[in-house]
Parts: sequence; structure tokens; C-alpha cells
Amino acid sequence: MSESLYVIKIGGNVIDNPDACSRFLAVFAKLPGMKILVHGGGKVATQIAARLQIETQMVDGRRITDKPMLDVVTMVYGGLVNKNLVAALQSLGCNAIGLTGADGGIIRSAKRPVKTIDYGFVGDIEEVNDNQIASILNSNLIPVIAPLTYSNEGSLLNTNADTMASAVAVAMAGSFDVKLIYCFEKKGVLSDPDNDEAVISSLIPATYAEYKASGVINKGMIPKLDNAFLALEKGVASVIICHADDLGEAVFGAAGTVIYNA
Ligand SMILES: Nc1ncnc2c1ncn2[C@@H]1O[C@H](COP(=O)(O)OP(=O)(O)O)[C@@H](O)[C@H]1O
Ligand SMILES: CC(=O)N[C@@H](CCC(=O)OP(=O)(O)O)C(=O)O
Repeated sequence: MSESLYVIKIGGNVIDNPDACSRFLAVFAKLPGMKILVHGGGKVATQIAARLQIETQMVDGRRITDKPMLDVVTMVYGGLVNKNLVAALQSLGCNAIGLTGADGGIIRSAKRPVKTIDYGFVGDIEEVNDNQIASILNSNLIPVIAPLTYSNEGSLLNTNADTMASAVAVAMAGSFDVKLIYCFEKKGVLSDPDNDEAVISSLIPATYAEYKASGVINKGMIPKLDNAFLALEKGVASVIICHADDLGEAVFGAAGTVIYNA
């Protein structure tokens, strides 16, 4: 049997809340075995951009990334957020190494072609260097990956963090038993958006389609679930969506929403 590997994604609302982020990192640091942290930070990028008088525009949950915004997300994701997470993990005895997709050539993408919308410097992932990531893991380092990729043309590109986590999980599934866990600020996928306790314990594609059609599942949850189902289809062993505070229980399937393919 292959070795187990956790790929854990932490979203921007948790990163923006220092107490919630510290609680999450304390549990992450204690998880036994091999693990990778993929982080977002969209909320922080929007706040810093506003301070620089750069307006944020989102379409279908994706940030329109012109050159000034690319500079902001490079500084925020690759610098501020990534390095603070690494420093916090070091203080918890966790030998983390902060990486963008460009570092070690781990995640290459192509600039999204302009169709009806020009997303600017946004990258669609083309290749994940699973051998390079495995060699980092085998050096007893814990990769902390920022949502930035690189292109053959030598540019950094902004890439959605949920998609990064799914792509990394899929690439690693060739040689590891990968458990993908999306941690955010709600207790899981909810059947009633106004009731934070209404957690759907397990979700299959048919039920997802119904909830989506009725509008119960909307906004950022749609790309997150699309990425979750895609990961399962492509060989990831399990996918869970849970509250960042519940990571410790979620690894045992005792919290959050478990995603199934059928
Ligand atoms: N049915 C649902 N259950 C839970 N969250 C939902 C649901 N439908 C929409 N959402 C929204 O999806 C958001 C999570 O997506 P997103 O903002 O992309 O997360 P992240 O912070 O992980 O990047 C939640 O904050 C919530 O507002
Ligand atoms: C292209 C694109 O939209 N990239 C995202 C990357 C950050 C992210 O995904 O952060 P969260 O997980 O906190 O939402 C963005 O800039 O918002």
C-alpha cells in the first residue's frame, strides 16, 4: 500500500483571522505523516490592493489580474501570507518550506486565453512536478504552497488556491494515498446557507446538481466542489470539506462534508 499524504487547503477568510489561523496551524503541525499545505489569501489581497487604491474585480470567483494586481498578489501570496505561515509553523516545530509554483518548477501553467473575458495574468495549470514535490517531502520538509504558478514565458500567474490544491493532490496520487481536505470558515457544505449547523455529511454528484440548481450551493462553493469531484475522478483517495477548527476530527471522517463520486 502506498504511503499516506495529506494535501490540506486553507482559505482566505481563516488566514485573515489571526486567532482562527493559529488554531488551525496548531492542529496542522501535529498531523502525523507527510503533509502539504496549500493556502489562499484572496481576502488579504483585496484589502492590500484597496490600500494601494487598486480596485478588485472578480468574475465567477476568479480575480481579474492586470499587471498592478499581479504585483499585489505576488507580494501578498508569495510574501506576506506564505512567509507568515512558514514562520508560524516553524515556531510549532514543523519544518515548513514556503514555495510558489515557480520555486523548484513545481507548478507550471498557461495564461488563460481571452474569450469573452480577459482575466489577465491568471494561469490554468498544465503540469505539476510530482517528483520534485516528493523529493521535498522525502527531505522531511513540509511544503507550504502559495497560489502562484509560472509560465513558459517567464511570468508568474495568479491561480485559484482550490484548483492548486486539487491539481497537487491529483499529481501526488500517482505515488501516494492522498487525502485532500479543504478547510474554510464554515462547518462543511450546508443544506441551508442561513444555518451554520446544517452540514451535509456526504455529497454525491447527483445531490450536488440538485443543490446547485436550487441555489443552495452557490458562489465560491461551486468551484470548490468541482475541484473536489475532479480530484476523486483522477485518483485522489478521499476529499473532505470542513471548518478549519475541525481538521483534527475531519481526518477521521468525523467532521465536515465527505465528497463521494457515486
Ligand atoms: N451551501 C453552501 N455551504 C457552505 N458554503 C457555501 C454554500 N454555498 C455557498 N457558499 C459560500 O462558499 C464560500 C466558500 O468558498 P470560498 O470563499 O471560495 O472559500 P475559501 O475561503 O476557502 O476560498 C463560503 O464562504 C460560503 O459563503
Ligand atoms: C485567479 C484567482 O482568482 N486566484 C485567487 C488566488 C487566491 C485564492 O484562491 O484565495 P482563497 O482560497 O482565499 O479564495 C485570487 O486571487 O483570489
